[in-house]
Amino acid sequence: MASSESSNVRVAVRCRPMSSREKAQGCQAIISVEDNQISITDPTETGGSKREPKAFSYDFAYDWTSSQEGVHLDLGAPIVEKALQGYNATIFAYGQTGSGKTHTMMGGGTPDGIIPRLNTQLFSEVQGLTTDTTKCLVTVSYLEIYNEVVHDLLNPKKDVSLKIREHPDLGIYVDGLCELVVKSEADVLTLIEQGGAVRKVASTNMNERSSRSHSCFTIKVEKKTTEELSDGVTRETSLNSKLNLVDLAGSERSKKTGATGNTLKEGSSINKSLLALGNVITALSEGRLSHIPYRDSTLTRLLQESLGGNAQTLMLAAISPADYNYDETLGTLRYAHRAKSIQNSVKCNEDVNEKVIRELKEEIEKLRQQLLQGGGGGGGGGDNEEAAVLQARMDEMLSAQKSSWEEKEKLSKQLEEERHNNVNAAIGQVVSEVKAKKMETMKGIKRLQVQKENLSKKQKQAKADYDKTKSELQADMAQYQKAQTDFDALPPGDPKRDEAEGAMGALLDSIEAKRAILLAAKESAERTRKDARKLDARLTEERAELVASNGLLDQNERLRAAIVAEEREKFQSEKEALVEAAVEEEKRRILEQKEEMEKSADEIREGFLQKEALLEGKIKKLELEGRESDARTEAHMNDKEELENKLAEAEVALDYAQAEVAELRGKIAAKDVEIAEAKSARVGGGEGTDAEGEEARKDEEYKIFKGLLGAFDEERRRFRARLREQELLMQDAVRDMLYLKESNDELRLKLKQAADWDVDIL
Ligand SMILES: Nc1ncnc2c1ncn2[C@@H]1O[C@H](COP(=O)(O)OP(=O)(O)OP(=O)(O)O)[C@@H](O)[C@H]1O
Repeated sequence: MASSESSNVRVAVRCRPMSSREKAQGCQAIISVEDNQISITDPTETGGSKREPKAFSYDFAYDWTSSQEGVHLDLGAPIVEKALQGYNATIFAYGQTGSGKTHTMMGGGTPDGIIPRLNTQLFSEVQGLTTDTTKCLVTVSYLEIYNEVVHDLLNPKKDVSLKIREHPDLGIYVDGLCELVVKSEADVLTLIEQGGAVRKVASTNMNERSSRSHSCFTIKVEKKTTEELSDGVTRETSLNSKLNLVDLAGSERSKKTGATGNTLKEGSSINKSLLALGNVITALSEGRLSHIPYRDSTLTRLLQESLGGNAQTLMLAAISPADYNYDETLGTLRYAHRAKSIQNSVKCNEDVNEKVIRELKEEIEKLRQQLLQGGGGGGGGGDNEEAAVLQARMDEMLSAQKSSWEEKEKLSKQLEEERHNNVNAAIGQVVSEVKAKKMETMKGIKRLQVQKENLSKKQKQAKADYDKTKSELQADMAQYQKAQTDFDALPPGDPKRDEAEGAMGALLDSIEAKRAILLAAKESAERTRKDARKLDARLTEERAELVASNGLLDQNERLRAAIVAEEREKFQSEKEALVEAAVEEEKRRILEQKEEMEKSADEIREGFLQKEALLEGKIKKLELEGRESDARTEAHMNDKEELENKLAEAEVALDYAQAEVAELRGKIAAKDVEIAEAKSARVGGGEGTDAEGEEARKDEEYKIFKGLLGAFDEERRRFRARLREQELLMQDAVRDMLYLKESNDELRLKLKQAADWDVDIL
């Protein structure tokens, strides 16, 4: 857990060179700078002697010889280092209008001010830091507070004012302010230029490009470092920092600035917020811990964290060296001196999510170690589950974190078009306002020129009258001198003396009258000269105004053209990229198709040849098989025929055998009868011997017949068996024949198909 440390607001005072206007007015320098001390002398004299100078010491003090680079190295450079270590920082420039705040913060081109230099340094360091394991995301935002209302300078929407809010984790933030992801120093410079063009500027007598609003340019840096721990655990450290670079509108006195109308209203709003800032500074410098009046103005609300909160803060006080600005400069020096005692409480910022992720990972690592050591308090399974839950939570958070980076980049890209349109419209608005003002200035110049011409005519006429009166006076004086000489020549008591005296008196009266006329003419000429000088001064101012308006118009038109060109270029390059990608894709596809076609053509050719060879072989084989099958069918047919013959023969033989058996049976039956007769004759008494002989012979015959019958029976059985055998053979032969016939038909079909190349018979 990062602990906070207290850090005082540091204060730098910079005195600019005497301006040409101040020089022209004959202003005297009342500032001297030595080491870190600034002395100011009161130019009003009391009793003939000047007052003692008042001295103030600061953290840094610069006189008019200081360089932009030197100021940046002291004030801007350390802040970049701190930002990359995760510390917030704020620089706010305070001072009378025209004292050099914008010059120090932004610069007038080359050399540049703190913000562009800080930007260069930041990107060079970010580039040096970026590795496979360390990545940085830089975003910028730019706002202004104009008449107490917050406007987005990077996405200026008409009549939209943004609200300042407070969040327990995010702190003070501006709701809806666009944050753009920037990849390079050039990106930032473009945005600064665009925002600067939108910023409200109006001419006052004190400063031709006086800033009428407070502006805050914020750079956020997120640095993520991934570290592989043992056992495949990854630790991710994320450092976040916010750099607020605030250019306050100048404090002013309406009498001095000559502000009227809107400009006067702006001035009072500027002064009100600066007064509120002063009150906050006073409260904090007195060590108050509560009831700090941050809510008294939008400015103090925005700077809340920078004054007494978590930020290293630097106040840059800008002053003029001229005696004419004594009161304002003394006020700024006192204000700045008070700010020195404000204490902030700064800490290194770790992203809340990231911190949890890191803690989760460490917890998982701890659990793993416990499990490895067979520990886990007997609840090993429980720890495993817990580890899995933690791992899931961690993955979820990691992906949320990743998507938030991606989301930022995506959002920033999506905003571009809308933003460009709004910036263009806002610059267009500024351009038309400046054009209207330019017209007024030109009319004013015309009026002044007419006045000047009238004045010079009047001067010429007055001169002619003067010269005439003067020569009349001279003539009167010469006449008087002559009258005096004539009078002196008259002897005392001469009656002509009275007449001459009267003439001389009349001449004296005329001389006196002419003298008075000449004196009045001289005074009037002096007044006219003064008027002419004033007219000249106003003409110079108006002409300078015209030059400034032209410059502003040129700059804004250039900027608008740049935005349009950038859009066109972006569109063009997007289009080109698309066309290029499409062409590449088409080429790749055609190449793939060609290769595929070549491959398949080869394959087809190869397959065709293989098939051809195989088919030929198959046809030959089939033809052979067909022929063999035919031969086998033929043989079977022969066999069948032979068998049929044999069957017929066997049947005939059987019939014959049956007939013989029947005949023998008849003979046997007849013999039986004869034997029975013979037996009965022998039993009836006849001669025994003859009868016995007969019986024996018949017995003998009977036996023969019986034997013959047996032999016939045997033969009949054999015939039957053969018949049966032949029948079975016949059946087999018929089956074989049918099969052969079928396979013959099949072979013929296949042969036909093979010959027609129709079917892949492989
Ligand atoms: N250190 C410096 N060296 C040279 N010129 C300077 C310096 N500081 C300021 N100037 C010039 O003085 C003029 C007024 O400066 P600048 O616009 O910075 O004043 P400001 O304090 O920002 O005014 P405002 O509050 O009205 O915006 C500009 O022309 C600027 O170039």
